[in-house]
Amino acid sequence: MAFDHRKYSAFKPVAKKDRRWPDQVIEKAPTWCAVDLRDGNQALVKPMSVAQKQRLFDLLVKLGFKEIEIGFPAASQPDFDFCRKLIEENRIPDDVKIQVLTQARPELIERTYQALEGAQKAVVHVYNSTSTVQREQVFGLDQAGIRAIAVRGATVVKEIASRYPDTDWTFQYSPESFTGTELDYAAEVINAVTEVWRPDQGQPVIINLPATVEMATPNVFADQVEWICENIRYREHLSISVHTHNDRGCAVAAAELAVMAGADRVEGTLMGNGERTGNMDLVTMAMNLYSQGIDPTLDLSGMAEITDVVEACTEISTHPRHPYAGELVFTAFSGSHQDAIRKCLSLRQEGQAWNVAYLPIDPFDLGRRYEEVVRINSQSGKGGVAYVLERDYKISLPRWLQIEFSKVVQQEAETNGGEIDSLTIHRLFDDRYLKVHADWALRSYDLHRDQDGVRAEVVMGRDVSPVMLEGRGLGAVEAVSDALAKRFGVTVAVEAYDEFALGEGTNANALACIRLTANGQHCSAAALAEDTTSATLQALFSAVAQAVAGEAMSTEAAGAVEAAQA
Ligand SMILES: CC(=O)SCCNC(=O)CCNC(=O)[C@H](O)C(C)(C)COP(=O)(O)OP(=O)(O)OC[C@H]1O[C@@H](n2cnc3c(N)ncnc32)[C@H](O)[C@@H]1OP(=O)(O)O
Ligand SMILES: CC(C)C(=O)C(=O)O
Repeated sequence: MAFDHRKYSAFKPVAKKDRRWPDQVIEKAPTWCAVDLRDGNQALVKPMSVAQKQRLFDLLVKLGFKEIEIGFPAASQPDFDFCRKLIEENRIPDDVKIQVLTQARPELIERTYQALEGAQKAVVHVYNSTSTVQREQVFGLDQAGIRAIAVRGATVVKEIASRYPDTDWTFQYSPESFTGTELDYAAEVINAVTEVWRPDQGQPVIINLPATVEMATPNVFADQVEWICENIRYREHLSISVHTHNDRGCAVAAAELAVMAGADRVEGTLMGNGERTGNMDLVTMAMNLYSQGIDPTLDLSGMAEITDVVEACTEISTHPRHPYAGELVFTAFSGSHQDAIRKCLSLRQEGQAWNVAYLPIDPFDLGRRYEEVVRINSQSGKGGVAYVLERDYKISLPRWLQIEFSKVVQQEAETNGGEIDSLTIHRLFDDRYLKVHADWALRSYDLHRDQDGVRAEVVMGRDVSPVMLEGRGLGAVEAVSDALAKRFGVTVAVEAYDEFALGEGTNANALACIRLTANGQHCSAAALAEDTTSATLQALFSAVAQAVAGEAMSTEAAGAVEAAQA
């Protein structure tokens, strides 16, 4: 059998009894380092051109990154040229430090420094693999042999740097494949490297702990990071960095727990582009902090620009469910979610802490529009439909009509199978409730109130053949119902009636909604007019017109609506 889990063995957890990280809370953003232009780039089908790198670099600077790994200059001419371009064209802001990667091979380190000549400040990042599998199968070396590669690399890095005294150098070392390295051995190699660099004597040093391959649950990575922080020399003089990958889908979680475990710095890429399943997604981790009220020290408010530039440079599209950035991440299709969002948004007051169900952050902060928050399909309910009418047409419906109309929309959604857009919702409402038949159009009315109630004189119908009605009642609706009974023999009993003043942005000032039985048939209608009486009488006529035309709701449909209302 090909699919056989017995082929794999479980990762051995760290034997740590005194773990402190589970009780830590992240209270400030770590130092970020964006590695899009190196780790992101080396994973692309088509590595970035110099122009694409420049565009992405400019975006990273604009977002607020102060440390940017710009490439592997010894690896390829475009990487070398890009580094030269940034330096020679003076494109690096004073507060931004570029970083470059090199293997621990003297000839590559030499070439790396050539690429950096003239830089004001830079991080030289040297790495070699330390894991058991790499030692045994890739390098064919024992622990001492691998440590010697690291020490030789560190030594060459330090020596060549001294030839360029005008540059402010930071040295960075990564025991690559750290997650697959025995912890005591990783500490031994790190100590050997720092013994060469001597951070205690003023040399800025970053020790980067990569989950080159994510091999275990994020808590195990946190244990590994905490263990290293507790067991290496010169800890207080070092910046401890982490660089997680997403093989198990937990790169962000692993980086977050690593910060709780003592990491000062986090490497990653925008939208998580990178080798295999990607690097740690900087956007997600930074926005996670933001959503907890912590300043991420990055400005991610132009999320559309971020996704546009990343897509153009990587030629990878953004998943619609990508945290914080995807097209659908602030959209609810399902009825109960829409209902909750609508209620929370309507109660929300400017200046209050954000507390909206189903929306962990305010989409507006990322340049998104509230129009996207509720979209309608067959999974939606009355709250969502009401929200769309309110939001786009300033039409507020009474609860009974929300229930009734959502059934109309539901039927359309089931027939059509997909999304029902706002225009279609309005058209459905118009066709079902607002449509005025010419024979039943209110032309004019005259209401007289005396001690016996109201006397109504109403003119309705077409221009060419108007019909005059007259009736009496305790109120206007009753008087006009009486007139209808006399003229057409229809017995009207009003079951529900609501009127609303309309908000700005519509031609009408009033909306009236009515539900009645006419000769025992259930009918509902609504009308828009400049005044509430006109709206009410027109709604009454339109509802009665349905009964007369035989368009009334079936008894079952009316029963279902009543049950829902109950
Ligand atoms: C986890 C990471 O992301 S690490 C970064 C990986 N990124 C890249 O590899 C992208 C850029 N790399 C390249 O373009 C090329 O690998 C180059 C130009 C750097 C080097 O190319 P080459 O020398 O032709 O080949 P290659 O990378 O296969 O070299 C492997 C050799 O270097 C050794 N080596 C590999 N990594 C290291 C290292 N970090 N330090 C020292 N030696 C190393 C290997 O043991 C192997 O030695 P061998 O030739 O004696 O068997
Ligand atoms: C070079 C290191 C930091 C790396 O990219 C990795 O291990 O994934």
